Amino acid sequence: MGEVDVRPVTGIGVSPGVAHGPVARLAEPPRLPETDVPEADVPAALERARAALAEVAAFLDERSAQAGGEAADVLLAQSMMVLDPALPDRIRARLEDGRGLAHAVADAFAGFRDALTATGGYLAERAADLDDLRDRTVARVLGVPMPGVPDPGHPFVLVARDLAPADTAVLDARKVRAIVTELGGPTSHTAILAKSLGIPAVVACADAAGLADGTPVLVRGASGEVVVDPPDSLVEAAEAEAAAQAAALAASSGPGRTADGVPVALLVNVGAARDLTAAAAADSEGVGLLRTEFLYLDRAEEPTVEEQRRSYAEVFAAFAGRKVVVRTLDAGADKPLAFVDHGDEPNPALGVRGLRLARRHRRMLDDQLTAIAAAREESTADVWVMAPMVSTPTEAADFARAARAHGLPVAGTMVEVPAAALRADAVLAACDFVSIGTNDLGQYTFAADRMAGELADLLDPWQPALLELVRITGAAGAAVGKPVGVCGEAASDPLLALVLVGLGVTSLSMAPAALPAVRLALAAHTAADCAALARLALTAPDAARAREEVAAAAKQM
Ligand SMILES: C=C(OP(=O)(O)O)C(=O)O
Ligand SMILES: [Mg+2]
Repeated sequence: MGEVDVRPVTGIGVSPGVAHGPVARLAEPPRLPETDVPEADVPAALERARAALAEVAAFLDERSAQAGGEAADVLLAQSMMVLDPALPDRIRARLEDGRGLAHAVADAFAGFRDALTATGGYLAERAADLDDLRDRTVARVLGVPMPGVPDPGHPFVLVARDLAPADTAVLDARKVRAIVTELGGPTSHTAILAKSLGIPAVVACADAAGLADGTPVLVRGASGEVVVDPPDSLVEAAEAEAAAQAAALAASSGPGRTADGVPVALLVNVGAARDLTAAAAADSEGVGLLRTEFLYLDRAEEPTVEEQRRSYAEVFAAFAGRKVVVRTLDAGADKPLAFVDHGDEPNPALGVRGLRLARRHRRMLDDQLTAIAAAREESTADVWVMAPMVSTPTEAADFARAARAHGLPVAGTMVEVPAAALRADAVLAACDFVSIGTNDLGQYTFAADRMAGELADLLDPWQPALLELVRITGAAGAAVGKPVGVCGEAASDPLLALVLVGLGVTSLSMAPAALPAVRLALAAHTAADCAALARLALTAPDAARAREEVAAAAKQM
């Protein structure tokens, strides 16, 4: 970088692109008064608390309406938590114990959090959201602004310790040029959201803590570099690079191909009915992962076969003539269903989830396959089905048999458990295709909870051990000529996509916004380039080195 001293700080790049601008930090949570004075008028204080809770709920509802997509559901769920009648009861009890209002609110949330944590599973994960809701409510009773995304009146680089769903849901890509967070991992919702908005983002950047408001920074979302006080020459070069990249992206279209014409199907992930229009409009070859959970979660009763049929028919109509890979229900454990008895699970991620739920509730799987088959009958979409959380060839065979018995001709399985990758040859002998879910495969390979921001380095999809499991699976697919897809977040990283193709992956499924960059990267590299990059990544000592070495080598190609 010439004579100028530019030492970037680094994190994990989770959304590609180059951007620069002054730092604006997420507004800090309010501080509780140091001395706690009892409220003279408890009923009046309780009324203020109720008003603050209502204000926070209204704020979340408004953001939910603006957000759309999965973010809208998260925000609505949060708004319901704030309106839980247990909260005012807890606040009243604290006020009557002699606490001041702000402390009473904070204590009440802490008690509520403990109660949720004790229930385990999905609700326990939601408990972390309560800290954000507590801060917003305390800010309102203290009469200070709610913590959250700043609006300095000009474009900025948003820097935060971490981002709550309420913050990320309404980020405006015209104002937020890039995102840098201290915490968060490659599969965190910050990463997924930044990618879907096309905002360059770096997570797990410990040095972000030292970035003060107004500091100019240049962010490289692909490599995870953040250059502090970048010299003009570097900014100009980055701007030229970004403009060239934008022009190239806008010009890229059509099916995925390597530079020497090897087809790599480019597909989209769809997780909610409301994402459908945008997903169908994207230049893709179809849906590589339809997450059907949206039909089952957050409802008191099981959807009927007819209701399911209508939903699937809507998706198939939007993708008429294209491929749609429907994943059967991936509930259980961290995503419990209100209408199913899940039993007591001390270790939810290792419990009865995904296809395992069919051991207890076989009829639910049969009903879902019936509905998918009925919707397929009336459509021109090329409908494939696949099962989540498959661990053995026997499970894969059982699922494929069930699918065929329902008149569904193409049945596959997800590879999300190391056991399925290690026996990919036998799994593939038992079904028609596999799709690698790198989010869960990373979690189970590294024994690291995918929600744990602190373990982000272990969950990095560039981890060579994870790539080794992809290699085994890819080789098994190549040996028998059956498709091997990737539908986890790894597929949306243009550089990693090259490595995956080099490991034998034949299709990549991702957020629609990520497609053009992946298409462009493929078009610039031959299959032999991809294989060489894959060898580099596999032999690197860790994820960071794998990424660095592949980036350097790809530039020379
Ligand atoms: C695609 C995957 O499934 P989900 O993220 O829905 O668990 C995965 O695990 O990589
Ligand atoms: Mg998964």
